Amino acid sequence: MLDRFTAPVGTTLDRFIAQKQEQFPYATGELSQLLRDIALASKIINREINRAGLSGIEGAAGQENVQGESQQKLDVVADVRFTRALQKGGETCGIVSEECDNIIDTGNPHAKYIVAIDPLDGSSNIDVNVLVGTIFSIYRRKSPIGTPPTMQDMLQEGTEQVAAGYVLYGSSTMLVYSTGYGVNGFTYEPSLGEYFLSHPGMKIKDTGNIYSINEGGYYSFPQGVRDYIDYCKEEEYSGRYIGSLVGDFHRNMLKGGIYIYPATSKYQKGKLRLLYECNALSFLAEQAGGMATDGSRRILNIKPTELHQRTPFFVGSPKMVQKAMDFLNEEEEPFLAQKTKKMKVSS
Ligand SMILES: O=P(O)(O)OC[C@H]1O[C@](O)(COP(=O)(O)O)[C@@H](O)[C@@H]1O
Ligand SMILES: [Mg+2]
Ligand SMILES: [Mg+2]
Repeated sequence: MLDRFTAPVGTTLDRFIAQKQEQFPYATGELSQLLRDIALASKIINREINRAGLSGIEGAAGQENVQGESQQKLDVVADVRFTRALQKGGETCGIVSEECDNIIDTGNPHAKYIVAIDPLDGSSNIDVNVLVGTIFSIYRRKSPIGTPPTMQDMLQEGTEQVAAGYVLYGSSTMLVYSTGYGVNGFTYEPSLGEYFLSHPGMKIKDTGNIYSINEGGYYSFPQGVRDYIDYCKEEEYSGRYIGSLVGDFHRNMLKGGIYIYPATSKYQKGKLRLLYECNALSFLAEQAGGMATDGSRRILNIKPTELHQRTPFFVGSPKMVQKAMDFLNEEEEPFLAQKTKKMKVSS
């Protein structure tokens, strides 16, 4: 582990990025600048979100995205702001965004990075003043410098990420990211327009007692998932579900816990998108000592085949994810049936 540098709480994001870069003698500063571009765009989005109720950018945009979901105005605003910041920043040659069907060619053919982004996560919570987020992954391009971005550049395994992170627009606004050397969280101070290091070296607990899943779909979940939920209830774990992936993930990072979005009758391959939701959070989870699977495979080893492909998602404290997978891969009869039988035998 190369990390000889631990920045004190209160270090500005800019300074942190610069000091980290100094650790890599061959670094040329493009990744640093790209991270700054994302931070800048997030400050603008933060302002838009805070005043959404006044500026008329609440509500639906009146069109659908490639996934057939009705886009919220803020989905579109966030998409435009991030795309523009990455285009102007000059370090990104191609973008895959939740809100855009195809690869966005930024017109920076000499740039060496690719960004996959969920500009606004938790869209169903925008108009009800519940926290939302942004999720991003950064890759080095595979195609030659000087040429347009290709599908090969976009469809890389999560293990190829050079950095990933999320922004949380909640009671405070935070930027949490990793470049593969641990996870650090920064809190935004709007009056100074700066992010300050507030959560250095984030680590997720080995286990916890929070499970996070939309139980409304219980009867359409695979039996193993139902069994795991029944087990969590048996153990009197707390159910917590914000409905914004970034929020549920962040809470579990700090307190321990598991977030699950399984295959359901409506989303037979799961709801969440591999390239710009699950890969980024899996990278962070693993960097923090956690685990992330699709129920059987490590998310980061899934070879993507489509820009907007979905996957079941199990992420969080390693012991809890492992337990959920044990239930999922168990052939035996349902957990509750076993339990009832045991109770009958003992009575
Ligand atoms: O309403 P559901 O089916 O529980 O889905 C909620 C999940 O869908 C999402 O809203 C999907 O993300 P987007 O809002 O970016 O489309 C996640 O943030 C959240 O965890
Ligand atoms: Mg999302
Ligand atoms: Mg989104």
